[in-house]
Amino acid sequence: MVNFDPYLDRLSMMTVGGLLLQTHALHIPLGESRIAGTDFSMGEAPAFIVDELQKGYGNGFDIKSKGGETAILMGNRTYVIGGACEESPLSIGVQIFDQSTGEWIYPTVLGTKPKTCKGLSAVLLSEDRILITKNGSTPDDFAWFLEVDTQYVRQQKKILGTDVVAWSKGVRGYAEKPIVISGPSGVGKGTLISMLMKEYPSMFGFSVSHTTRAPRAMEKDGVHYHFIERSAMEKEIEDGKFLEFASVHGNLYGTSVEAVEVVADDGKRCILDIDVQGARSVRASSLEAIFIFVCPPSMAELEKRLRARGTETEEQVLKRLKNAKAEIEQGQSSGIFHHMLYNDNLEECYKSLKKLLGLDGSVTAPPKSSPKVVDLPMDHSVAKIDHRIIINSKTPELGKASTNMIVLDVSSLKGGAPGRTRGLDIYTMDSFLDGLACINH
Ligand SMILES: Nc1ncnc2c1ncn2[C@@H]1O[C@H](COP(=O)(O)OP(=O)(O)OP(=O)(O)O)[C@@H](O)[C@H]1O
Ligand SMILES: Nc1nc2c(ncn2[C@@H]2O[C@H](COP(=O)(O)O)[C@@H](O)[C@H]2O)c(=O)[nH]1
Repeated sequence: MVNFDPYLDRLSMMTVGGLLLQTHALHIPLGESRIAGTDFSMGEAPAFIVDELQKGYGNGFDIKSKGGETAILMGNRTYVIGGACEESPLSIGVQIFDQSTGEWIYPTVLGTKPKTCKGLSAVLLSEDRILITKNGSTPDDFAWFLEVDTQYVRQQKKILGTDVVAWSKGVRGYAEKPIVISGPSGVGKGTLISMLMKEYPSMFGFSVSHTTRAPRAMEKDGVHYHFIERSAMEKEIEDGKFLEFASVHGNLYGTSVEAVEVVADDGKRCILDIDVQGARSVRASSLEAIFIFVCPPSMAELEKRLRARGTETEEQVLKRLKNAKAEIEQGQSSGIFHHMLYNDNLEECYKSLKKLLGLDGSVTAPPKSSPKVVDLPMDHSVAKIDHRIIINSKTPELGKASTNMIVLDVSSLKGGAPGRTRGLDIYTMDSFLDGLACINH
């Protein structure tokens, strides 16, 4: 039996399937005051925040409130989320009120920021991140995570020497492990990747790197590389947009977080063609990948291939050959790589690549299941029980309270800022209750 107040603006209790739920509505309309002394751990706005918002000024700072903010108390800090971001007005803003000093903090905000929306709700997931759900958004833009004390955030705080928070978009399902392919220039990495993408166009996607080198005759911006000025790339690196970057043969190359995530968003397995320094950085990052190193049969053959390709000046060819020696040594001894391929005969090498990726019929890939479509309520409140978030429509159909509730399962999250948070599961309360009924029988 569902006992549910659809207009939860205050703390209330409800029972669903025998579970006791404690719910809070987290949207804070300006001008509405709150009950003092409430337990704020699940996102209730402390009264002083509302007072500050009503005044429009917090301890001498104009907080530029346009409404729709939400506040979450963690320790002695209150995170005020909503309204517009000062630097990019189309994105949701984040400010922190430090109760111990009585001051407002404007943190460095990293990651892909969510666009502003009509209203939002927030729930404290754990000690290190807050889940934000956006009103009136599509399922792929609905759940966002604001990381406040994850390993990535702590690391960035140290590097930047400022307060840091980081956004990460919530995504349903998982991505297959990306494939990192390294090896000296001219060994045939690009050739092997092209063969794979041609044979399995719906299975693999290429991570389009950024580079400061000039485009070759046939290269297209945004397809082979994102060609970029050095100063612009350095700025993007500073802004935390890169998963890895390195100076290779005198130019800057790097893999943006977005380059890898868009491939996964497209339901494809991402392939990265990067040098050994980049592979080392990815290995040290939170991205779990398969690392493959491609060796040439000899230095003489490598030189022949590089010259035959005819894309480099003599000076560049010599530089690349010199670097190749060091790269081969590191590739073979660093312990970075899971697999070694010898590209002597191209067809044989391609066969070996397919074999290690399980594409020779030796491993049967599990069938891909398409996620169920769930209609998200326009205007909602959220509550947390264990690893489930109950999303509650504020305008339910009469007599059908449970059908208006959505369950967001956050028990198996993977990844996070600066990339996506994957592994969300969304289903209706009805299917959750059906599942419980089956277990009880
Ligand atoms: N097994 C092979 N035998 C002979 N030629 C090959 C073989 N594999 C690749 N090639 C040729 O070698 C040249 C270099 O290959 P490719 O451009 O794929 O190298 P790469 O490793 O991607 O180089 P870079 O790191 O500079 O981008 C190309 O002209 C390609 O056709
Ligand atoms: N660390 C990274 N290395 C990269 C990236 N993209 C390409 N590369 C490597 O650079 C060399 C030269 O490439 P070329 O296109 O100029 O011939 C080659 O070894 C690539 O693997 C990157 O994003 N990061």
